[in-house]
Amino acid sequence: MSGQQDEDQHDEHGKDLLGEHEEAQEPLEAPELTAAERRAAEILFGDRLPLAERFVEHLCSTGVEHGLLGPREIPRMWSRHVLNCAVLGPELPAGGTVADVGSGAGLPGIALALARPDVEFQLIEPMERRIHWMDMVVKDLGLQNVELIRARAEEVTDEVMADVVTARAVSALKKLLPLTAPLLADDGELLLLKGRSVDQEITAARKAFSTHRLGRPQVLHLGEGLLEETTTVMRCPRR
Ligand SMILES: C[S@@+](CC[C@H](N)C(=O)[O-])C[C@H]1O[C@@H](n2cnc3c(N)ncnc32)[C@H](O)[C@@H]1O
Repeated sequence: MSGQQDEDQHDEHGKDLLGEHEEAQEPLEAPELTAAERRAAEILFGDRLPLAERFVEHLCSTGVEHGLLGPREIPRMWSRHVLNCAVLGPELPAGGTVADVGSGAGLPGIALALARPDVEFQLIEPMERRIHWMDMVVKDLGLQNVELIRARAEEVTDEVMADVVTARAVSALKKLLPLTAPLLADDGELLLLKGRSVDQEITAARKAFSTHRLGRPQVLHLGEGLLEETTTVMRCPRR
């Protein structure tokens, strides 16, 4: 795979979401689950909740130390990151395949692989230190349904063909559709986690939907009644 340096093209939502450039301060400890978060985590992870807790410990310690997320994210690691991603789990087809573009610290890829052990995941990430970190975490969690691919999405169009392509905080839709759509199987669909500007992004990307043989986009708000803040997802089928 390519050793090409990554130059992140995060959307505004991504920069805001991850706080990657903040200084780390002690202590780097995982937060306790609130009662509402525990209820959601039990529903989403089932008997794999202890593994999800371990994932959160990794994110809050070495994930923050390595600058994958900012220290201010620690108190909201469950609500804003892990649960917010895992809520996509029930949307994935049984026994299917998922390609997650720009996984970074395994979000949503590792969170979903924990929630859906019946689904096979390919996590595509160009940055070496992020791949190394995810490799360490995947081995520690004993995840058998995750393959890590060190590459930019546009370099793997010949080898990846997934039922679902996911991405979070990689770039605005206009740039993201050309990265994600070519990895879709013929009857596949995109499930892209987005921020509040999703409608404007859809409008700005109108041409890219037809260029990339994509159907009508739908905006979902997942986690109603389960999460404090719902997750906005753009769902779009292959045409
Ligand atoms: C802001 S981070 C988001 C990481 C993770 N998805 C999350 O939500 O925490 C954006 C990630 O996209 C990756 N990335 C940027 N361009 C990419 C491309 N063309 N193909 C695959 N990944 C890419 C970056 O290396 C980075 O890890």
